[in-house]
Amino acid sequence: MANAPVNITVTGAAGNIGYALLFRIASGALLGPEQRVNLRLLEIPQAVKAAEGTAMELFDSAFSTLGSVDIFDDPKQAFEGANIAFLVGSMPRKAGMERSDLLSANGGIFGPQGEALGAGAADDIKVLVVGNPANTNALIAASHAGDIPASRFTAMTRLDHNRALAQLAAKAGCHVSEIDKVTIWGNHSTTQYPDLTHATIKGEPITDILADRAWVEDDFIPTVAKRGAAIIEARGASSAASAASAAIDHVRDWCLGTTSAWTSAAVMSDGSYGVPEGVISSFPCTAENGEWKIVQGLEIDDFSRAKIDASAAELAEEKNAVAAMGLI
Ligand SMILES: NC(=O)C1=CN([C@@H]2O[C@H](COP(=O)(O)OP(=O)(O)OC[C@H]3O[C@@H](n4cnc5c(N)ncnc54)[C@H](O)[C@@H]3O)[C@@H](O)[C@H]2O)C=CC1
Ligand SMILES: O=C([O-])CC(=O)C(=O)O
Repeated sequence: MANAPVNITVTGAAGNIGYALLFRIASGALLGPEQRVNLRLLEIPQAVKAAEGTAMELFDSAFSTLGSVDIFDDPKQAFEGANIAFLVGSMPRKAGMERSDLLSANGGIFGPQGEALGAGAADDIKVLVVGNPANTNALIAASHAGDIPASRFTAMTRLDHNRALAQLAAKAGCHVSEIDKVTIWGNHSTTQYPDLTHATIKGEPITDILADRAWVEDDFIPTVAKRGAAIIEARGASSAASAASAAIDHVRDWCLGTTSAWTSAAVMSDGSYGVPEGVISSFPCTAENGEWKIVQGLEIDDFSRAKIDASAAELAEEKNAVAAMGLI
């Protein structure tokens, strides 16, 4: 293996997503079969023993791409030298809760972690926030991270994107790999806007499917936006393996480049498409040379405009709420 090992910190390492994510990273699914990775696991003190159990299993898997595994209960140590950070550790919601109910419960975690990243992470650090409410937690972390550019803090809407691909493939009777140009706009919450306006299947527009407004508006959009709650209802716990898989997709594309016309990622808004600057919102994005870029110039119809505006307004409200709590 020619390249130096990449240091990857995963918070919430003993949790459900952590358990699915760590083995995918260690097996080479993130950065390929030629890149060795060193894992740095962060947990709260009470869960360190469980993280040690996971580390034993990682060791027993004898992955050719795994260098070392270290476990920490101190964010400063865990993020020291990190090239990539998956911020997963936080409380998941239970049945009947909205993700916004987690704002105060989890918001307090991300300021100190942002600070620790700022103090010790490597210059090329890339951060994906998975813990909910992911967009605003990413904003909190970014606002405490000192010199790290805000563009390095992203939140995960790739699971919503993948859910949208799966729903459209089922409707159209095609394979997910044949679909392109689907977008998740806004917040990783029920206000998100899964947008099929520009979608293609095998390169062709999906005119007939878009004409079925009842399916698009009353079935597709709410199914994707409320899928998290449906999983909680069915599993008795929030999505874990699909969330880990989406986290791999997001960071792999960020590091190695997108391979489709675009994907969805929540990045710092620069005001594109009328989303207020300074919130972390999902956009159609490409990644090249380790940088996300928002796809520009898409036509936005009135229906899409209203949906994008509603989710952007929720992000602005969340930003105001955490500002009032002194978290940013
Ligand atoms: N953005 C997305 O698409 C998705 C986000 N999520 C969110 O991911 C988060 C994690 O979910 P699960 O793994 O299922 O939860 P979990 O409860 O199984 O695991 C969370 C882990 O985080 C640890 N933790 C708590 N505070 C911590 C801290 N300050 N530092 C380090 N570790 C800490 C806990 O000890 C626990 O082991 C939740 O907030 C959930 O809502 C879940 C699915 C999708
Ligand atoms: O819904 C939840 O609380 C977990 C989550 O974010 C998802 O599955 O999209």
